[in-house]
Parts: sequence; C-alpha cells; structure tokens
Amino acid sequence: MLTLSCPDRVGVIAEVAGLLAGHGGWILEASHHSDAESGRFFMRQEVKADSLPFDADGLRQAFEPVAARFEMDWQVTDTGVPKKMVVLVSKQEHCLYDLLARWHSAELEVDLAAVISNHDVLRGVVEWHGAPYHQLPVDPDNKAQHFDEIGALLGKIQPDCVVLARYMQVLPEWLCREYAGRIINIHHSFLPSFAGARPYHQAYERGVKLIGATCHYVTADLDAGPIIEQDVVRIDHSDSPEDYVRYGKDVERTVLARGVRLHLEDRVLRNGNRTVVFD
Ligand SMILES: Nc1nc2c(c(=O)[nH]1)N[C@@H](CN(C=O)c1ccc(C(=O)N[C@@H](CCC(=O)O)C(=O)O)cc1)CN2
Repeated sequence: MLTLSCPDRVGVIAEVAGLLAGHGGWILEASHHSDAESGRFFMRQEVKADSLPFDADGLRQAFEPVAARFEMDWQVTDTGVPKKMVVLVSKQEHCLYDLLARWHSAELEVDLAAVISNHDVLRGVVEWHGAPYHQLPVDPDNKAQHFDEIGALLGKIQPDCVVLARYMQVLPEWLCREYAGRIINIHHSFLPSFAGARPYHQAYERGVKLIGATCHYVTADLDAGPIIEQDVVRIDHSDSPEDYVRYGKDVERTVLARGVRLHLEDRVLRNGNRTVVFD
C-alpha cells in the first residue's frame, strides 16, 4: 500500500504509475484527489505484492527518487503484516464491546495488542475475548504518572492505532505529538457542535432534531482534531436525554468501527486539519 501527498503538479500520476508498471507492479486499487484549496495532491495505490520483484523495503528504495523529486510525504505499508491496535477505555463499555466483537470474529483484521483502562471493571470481558488488559489507575493529584505509564506501554508495543473508546481522560500534549495521526477518538456529538462534556444533554437543551457521533484524530486541542467519519440519527420532541444516549450509542459504535477500519486500511490522509478519505 502506497499513500502519498505532495504539491500538486502535472505528471505525478504518470510518474507513480510508470514506476510501478516499470517493475511489473499490478495495481489493484487506485485513488487520488487534487485539492484546489491547499494546492496538494493525494494518492493511494494498492499494489499486488507478488507482482513486484522486491518486498516493501525494496519498493521504498525504488520509490525514493520519485518521492524526492515531487517533495512527497509518503509511506509504503505491507498489508500482509497485521497492524497493531491499542484501545483505551474508562468505564463505558458499548464501543469497547463492539470493537472486541469485530476483532474476535476477525471482521477487523488487526493485532489487538492491549486494552488499557484507568478502571478494572472491563477486565473480564476483555480477557474473555483473549485480549491483554492493563489497568493503569489515575491519581487525580498526579495524572502525569498515568500518562507516563501509558507512554511506556505504547513505546513497547509501537501501535499503528490507539483508539480512545470513550476513554475519559484528556491526553497530554506530548502524547498527542508522539502518536500524531495514530490516536483516534469517538466523540458523542456531530462536531463541531457540542464539543466537551455531556454533549447529549447539551443537545437536549438546544432542542436539535439530529444527534450524532464523530470519529476524529486526537490532538492537544480537545475534540478539535481532523475528522475521519461522522453520522447522525433523528430524534424528536418526545425523546428524553436518556433516549438521546440510547440512540447515540448505536451511532457511536458504527462511526468508530468505520473510522478505525478506514485508518487501518490506510484510507485516511491528513490535509491540514481536514482529511482526505479514500473509501
Ligand atoms: N488531548 C486530547 N485528549 C482527549 C481527547 C482529545 O480530543 N484530545 N478526546 C477525549 C474524549 N472526550 C470527549 O470525547 C473527553 C473525555 C474527557 C473529558 C474530561 O473533561 N475529562 C476529565 C476527567 C473525567 C473523569 O475523570 O471521569 C479531565 O480530564 O479532567 C473531556 C472530553 C479523550 N481525550
């Protein structure tokens, strides 16, 4: 899997396709986007591994000159190597349950390397599914220790994706920077509406007719990272805030699962604080 972005200009597609074809590369899926606003070009090329005379490192070496010439931000990943995922949770279980079921049934083909929580309440269900569980309690007077312990564990695992599945702690700037573009959160509102705490109750007070969920990359700015996936569900005057929570959970589960899959399949490319999603 080759993904790239670069300053837009004539010839990028021809150069990339020519290099791949020149080595016998069989392109299975090709997507690209020319973004007028940013003046950048985005591409995703899925190449049949055994059509090439070299492995992923060989492709990286062959591609380097083209990437340099076009000032590309790029990466080559071997989809034959399962990506590593870590899930952070607190006490809310619905998004975790959904991810565990998709992983356990192999619908989500990923190495679930760890589930980390500041509570112990979800240990049983995680270990029943055969995933490792790490409880790292939070001392309100020393939250830095909690995040240091998370950082140390993530450093050992080196995950491709860290999912905040209703994890209720605000990550420090250093952790967001260290894993920029790899930490995914599910916020239970249709951002930018109702950022922060208790969004369903904010929505009730505002009298909206749609509520939703947003899957986004995590940055130091709370709930403000690039959006990966969103969806909404209708509510009406007869619904209570508790109804909003119940309807909202269904949307949260599906939006997070879609967002995680898009990330794991290298279908999401950063475009400033926006994303290009080759779905
Ligand atoms: N650096 C970031 N950290 C987190 C983000 C983010 O976008 N950037 N998203 C949140 C998730 N979240 C809303 O979706 C959220 C979670 C928690 C809080 C919050 O105020 N937490 C309190 C502690 C609450 C508790 O102990 O139960 C706090 O941190 O003081 C706001 C929004 C996840 N992290």
